Amino acid sequence: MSVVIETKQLTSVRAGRTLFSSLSLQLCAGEILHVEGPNGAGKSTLLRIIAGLLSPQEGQVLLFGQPQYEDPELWQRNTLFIGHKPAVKAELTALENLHYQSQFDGAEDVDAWHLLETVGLLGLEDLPAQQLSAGQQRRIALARLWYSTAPLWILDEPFTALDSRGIKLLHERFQHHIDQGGALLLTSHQPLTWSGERLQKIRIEPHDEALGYE
Ligand SMILES: Nc1ncnc2c1ncn2[C@@H]1O[C@H](COP(=O)(O)OP(=O)(O)OP(=O)(O)O)[C@@H](O)[C@H]1O
Repeated sequence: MSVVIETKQLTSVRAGRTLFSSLSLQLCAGEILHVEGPNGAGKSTLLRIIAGLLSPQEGQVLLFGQPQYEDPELWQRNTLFIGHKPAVKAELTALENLHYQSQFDGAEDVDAWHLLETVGLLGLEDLPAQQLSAGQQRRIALARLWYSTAPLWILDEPFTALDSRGIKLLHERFQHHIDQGGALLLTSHQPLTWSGERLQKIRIEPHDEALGYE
């Protein structure tokens, strides 16, 4: 399988604390990498570095063998990052959010009504997002996964606030993505249901430099 994303010897120091050092990983097409670790260990930091939103103190990130920042267009086309806070516009309705987000992402021919139905928000389309529950807002943010063509998804705590149906829906979407040859890097405090070779795990431990694949 071809390598989608690779980090070489990453070190991150925040607020004077070394979160991880010399962290090297590889994620191939058709694989999931679950980043584990306790609160504050540095999981979101790692994802943000890989997404190009933060710089490491040392080390390098490669996408399809190309160094980060060398080709921003390649990066933008091939990666999708969804952070742990749902990035929805509070004053816009769910439908307006989906229109706005898909336009911002440059996605063409997105049927926002269909998307709304897919993520289970039909009937709530006219409410401003700020009047929706946490799980409903999360569903708006995650709707991007149904039109994204990026091979690499980087998702920080995507299951947060979702009910069991939402979690199942998301698992199915992930399965589809990796079946299509996509790659998925995520954090989650909830266990994932996958098993076998397609799921890798890496654990970040605070205070020391213990990192390892399971
Ligand atoms: N903007 C920031 N400036 C300085 N330090 C930060 C900033 N954001 C986070 N940190 C610190 O970096 C460390 C790692 O934070 P991070 O969010 O990566 O942890 P995490 O493993 O994702 O935690 P959680 O499981 O709680 O989401 C924490 O000690 C945090 O205080």
